[in-house]
Amino acid sequence: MSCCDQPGLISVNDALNKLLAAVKPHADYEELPLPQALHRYLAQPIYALVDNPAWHNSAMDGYAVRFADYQSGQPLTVVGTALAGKPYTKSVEKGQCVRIMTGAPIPTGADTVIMQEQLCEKRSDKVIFSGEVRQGDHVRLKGEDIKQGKILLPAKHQCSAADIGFLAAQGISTVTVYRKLKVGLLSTGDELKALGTTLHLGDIYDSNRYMLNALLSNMGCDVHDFGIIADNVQLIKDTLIKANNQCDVIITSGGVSVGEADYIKDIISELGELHLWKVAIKPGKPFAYGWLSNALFLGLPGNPVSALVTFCKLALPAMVKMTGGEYLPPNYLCATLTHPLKKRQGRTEYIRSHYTSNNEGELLVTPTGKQGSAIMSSLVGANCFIVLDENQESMVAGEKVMIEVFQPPLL
Ligand SMILES: Nc1nc2c(c(=O)[nH]1)N[C@H]1C(S)=C(S)[C@@H](COP(=O)(O)OP(=O)(O)OC[C@H]3O[C@@H](n4cnc5c(N)ncnc54)[C@H](O)[C@@H]3O)O[C@H]1N2
Ligand code: MOO
Repeated sequence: MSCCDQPGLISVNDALNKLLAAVKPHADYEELPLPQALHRYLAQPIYALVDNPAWHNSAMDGYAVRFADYQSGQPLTVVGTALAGKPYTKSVEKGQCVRIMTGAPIPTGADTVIMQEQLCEKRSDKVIFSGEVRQGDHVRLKGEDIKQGKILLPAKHQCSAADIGFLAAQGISTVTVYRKLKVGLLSTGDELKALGTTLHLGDIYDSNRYMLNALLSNMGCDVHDFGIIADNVQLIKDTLIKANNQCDVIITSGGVSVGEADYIKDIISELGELHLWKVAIKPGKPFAYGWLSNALFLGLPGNPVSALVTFCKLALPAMVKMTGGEYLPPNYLCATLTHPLKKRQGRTEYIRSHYTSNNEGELLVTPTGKQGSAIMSSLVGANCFIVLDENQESMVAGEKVMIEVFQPPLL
């Protein structure tokens, strides 16, 4: 059985493919100082300007020697010192060696570094070494990390902290990146109140907007927060029109199901086009997407975990593509279930869970608590989702399941 038992539902994969096919990267770039490039997507490939390292240098504190001299077994004369930033500029001649520190350029003539721990005898300026030494030991060769002209990072790559260090090592001080995606965010619902206000009977705090804002910031988006909008058709329309003028994407939460105050789908159909509604995903079934004249519209369900899961599984991949990135499907791991799981066929389920490995390296996974779509406490302590597809049913402890480990910029 599949989605057909739940009429109108489309599978998570089909929904994702439909969304990914519908969006394309925007074409606006900007040049940024390197330190500001964190999490941004590169608009062009970046090539190595220089060899790294730029010269042969020492990987250890010790002595730079001519290997043949070491092999002769004769004491060597220490003729100078080479430090990182203060090279020994003369040549090392037969019978000589140079005291050298980690990072210092290897002086001409020397081809091997012997660690100072292998110094066996030192009399005045004469040294003898012991232990095994091979030619080229502890020499970091020019260009062994990167050769000039080689590609460092491809276009569409998202800059990590390590990438920033990698580029800085090349002396690259600016990079061209896609501009940030402008994302309009709003919550709909008469019951929603902002933080800092008092709740009355029936009210709840608008937790989704804070959570989604944090997720979008993590992704490197430029968030335009339109706040809480009451369940009022005209107010929702006015806000969506404003957001459409300012943003590339509009994300709402709430009001996409079938209740009497669930106006979002009709409003999108009236102002633009509704392309998809209802996905075979749990939690998150009433997810909707469509277009206004300028912006992609992503309607997340109001239940907080439904909003989170549909954001991660559907909204985020589309936005990564729009920002110039390449969405990479998750890496699934196989783990052994420690507790039984109840499931009905029909929807792919994402079950908040915690995985560890036992002494044999086997992965064990345990749901972190109740799985209702309004239950936020089971997100705390979760480090993965167990993913059960549409066709799977209840499972017993000991069965193998697929898990998807949480990864930045998601969770
Ligand atoms: N008869 C049916 N009822 C429901 C169905 C259905 O198929 N038939 N689907 C259920 C499912 S599944 C979900 S998920 C929810 C989604 O409903 P909506 O997207 O219309 O969301 P609301 O009704 O506005 O709110 C649902 C729930 O979430 C709370 N909420 C809303 N916004 C926020 C927010 N910003 N922060 C925190 N919590 C929020 C809201 O108070 C409700 O409790 O519909 C089911 N119903
Ligand atoms: O799809 Mo809903 O999120 O099951 O509660």
